[in-house]
This record gives sequence, C-alpha cells and structure tokens, in this order.
Amino acid sequence: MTDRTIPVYVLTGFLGSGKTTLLRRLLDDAKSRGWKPAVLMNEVGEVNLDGIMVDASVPMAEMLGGCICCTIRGDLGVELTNLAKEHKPDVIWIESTGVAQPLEILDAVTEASMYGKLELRGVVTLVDARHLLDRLRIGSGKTFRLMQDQIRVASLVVLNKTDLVGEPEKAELQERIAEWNPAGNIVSTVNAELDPRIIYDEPAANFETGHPHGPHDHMESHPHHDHDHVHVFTHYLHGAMDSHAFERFLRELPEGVYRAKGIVTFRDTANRYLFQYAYRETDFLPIRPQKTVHDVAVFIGEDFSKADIGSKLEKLSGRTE
Ligand SMILES: Nc1nc2c(ncn2[C@@H]2O[C@H](COP(=O)(O)OP(=O)(O)OP(=O)(O)O)[C@@H](O)[C@H]2O)c(=O)[nH]1
Repeated sequence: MTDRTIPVYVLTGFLGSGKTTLLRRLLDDAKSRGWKPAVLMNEVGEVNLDGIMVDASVPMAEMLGGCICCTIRGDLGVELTNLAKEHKPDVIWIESTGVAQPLEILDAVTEASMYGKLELRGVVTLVDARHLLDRLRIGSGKTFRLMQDQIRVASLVVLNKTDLVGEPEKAELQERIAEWNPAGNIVSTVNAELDPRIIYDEPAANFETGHPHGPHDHMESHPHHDHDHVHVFTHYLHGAMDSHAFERFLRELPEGVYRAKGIVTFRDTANRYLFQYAYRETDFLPIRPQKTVHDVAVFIGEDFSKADIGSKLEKLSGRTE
C-alpha cells in the first residue's frame, strides 16, 4: 500500500468550552505549516454556527441534527471517508458536539478507519475552568460525569477560560484533572491559546505516514507514553494471516484491550472477515466488500503496548522487515 494514512484528531469538551476557538487556531497553524486540513463538524442543532466561524477555504463536512455518538454515528464513517477521498487532507479535525460521549466517538472514528487510511492520533478535551469548578463543588450530576468522561479519554486536556478563576482554583482543577487522567497532558489557557506542537507531539507508536509534510514524521518513538491512557491503535495489515494463529492472538490480547475490530484476510479461508472483539469475546463475519477496503485492525484500551501488538501482527501477516 503506498497511499498514506491521514491523522485524525478529535476535539471534545462540554458546550461552550472553547472547541471552536481552538479549532480556528489549529487551522491557522496548519495553514502556516503548509498543511491542508479538513474539518468534520457535528452540531446537535440543525444549523452549524461554529462552521461559519471557520475559514471558508477549509474543506468541511457537517453532521447536523444529532450527536455523532448516537443518532448519526453510522454516518461519521461515511463522512470521514468522503472527506479523506475528496480532499486528501494532511490532517482531519473532528469537532464533536459538547454533549457527546467520548468513547462512543472514538469507537465511531475507529470504525471509519476500517474503510480508509485514517488513524486517530489524539483526543483533545477542552474544559471550561469555571464550569468545571462549579460542577466540582456540586460534586455529582450528569454533566459532571460527562465532563469527567471527556477528561478521562483525552490525550491532552486544555483547561480553558482560566481568566475566570483564581490561581488557587486553577491549581485545584489541574490537580483533579491529573487524578482523573494521570497520563494525559494538561495545559492551562485563556482563549485556548496554546502551542499546537503539544498536540502533534502526542506519541503514536504506529507509523504508516510517509508524507513529507504530515504532522507526525518526526515522532517515531515516545515509548514512555505508549501505555498510559485510553488509546486507539490502528494497524494496517500487509498480508493474509493464518486464521487459527489470529484467533489465538485475539485470545491472548492483553487485559487492557477492551475493544478491537477490523477487516482481515486469511490464507486458509475463502472469505475475508470483519472481526469484532469485545470483553474477550470474538466474532467473525464473512464479508464481500463492494469496493476496495484495506485489511486493518483497530485496538482500543488502556495500558497496552502498541509496539507489542504491532510486531505480533507484522509477524502474523508475514512481514519480516
Ligand atoms: N472568558 C473567556 N472566554 C472564552 C475563552 N475561550 C473562549 N471563550 C469564549 O467562549 C465562548 C464559547 O467558545 P467556543 O469556542 O465557541 O466554544 P465551543 O466549545 O465551540 O462551544 P459549542 O460549539 O457551543 O460547544 C465564545 O464566546 C468564546 O469567545 C476564555 O479563555 N475565556
């Protein structure tokens, strides 16, 4: 396979936390680097007000009238795939509605990576400092739990609107965020002002990208971050595998992997298969794709070694280099 993998980043955070503010910065930054970005926006309402705020020259897909993670989840894959095919961007940003369940979004994005060469590289969670402080004081409730969930899955937490809280409160919030997500990075901002390099320098052990101007060419190894929070590992397979060996590999996946899925070809079967793995259960569905799909395996979990899984798969698919 010669075509490159497009890195995908998810921007999440509760309503009004500063996602669009950050997105605009990231798009400006991408432009100044000579990258071609694309954006997928999801609004709960029927009108995409955030989209109006974004430079009209940026390719953008909109998913309106629902939340990515529930009502229109299936469309996410289609939209992402279309964006990638049509515009061949260097990077895709997904701005999700402020009420989305983050794990569901990750699931949907990884689903999409089965149909095109896309790889989720980071989840950036915006937090409204004052809002979180208020919720902390109350200490319960649906919004509080959602904010916590959004923080937990982040590779980077942006504690935004710190101009609206005092220094001691800011320190308290940082401490709590670090408790909920010990491995994620935290940055405190006003108007989401940050150096985008902290986003792109997030570790990723799987490197398919060979694009000279892509965001990740310089980041081959940060193994110390390899195993520390909920993360997604996408591995494109290079050849057919033995079905029994692959089943054994799934059975022996580390505890930390709680979800895996993908498309595989076996040497010893006639069909290709869509495989699913969830809570140690596996399922294989024979498929006959109408269009070209790559063999790929996606893993979601905590505390597992991407490098280890990657090298096992390389062996299974007969790649020796
Ligand atoms: N005081 C203050 N206001 C901010 C800061 N960052 C963003 N804002 C303002 O907060 C409002 C919401 O910001 P957005 O970037 O639209 O937030 P969002 O997360 O995209 O909002 P939704 O799309 O509704 O979920 C805007 O009016 C911003 O100008 C900050 O650090 N401090």
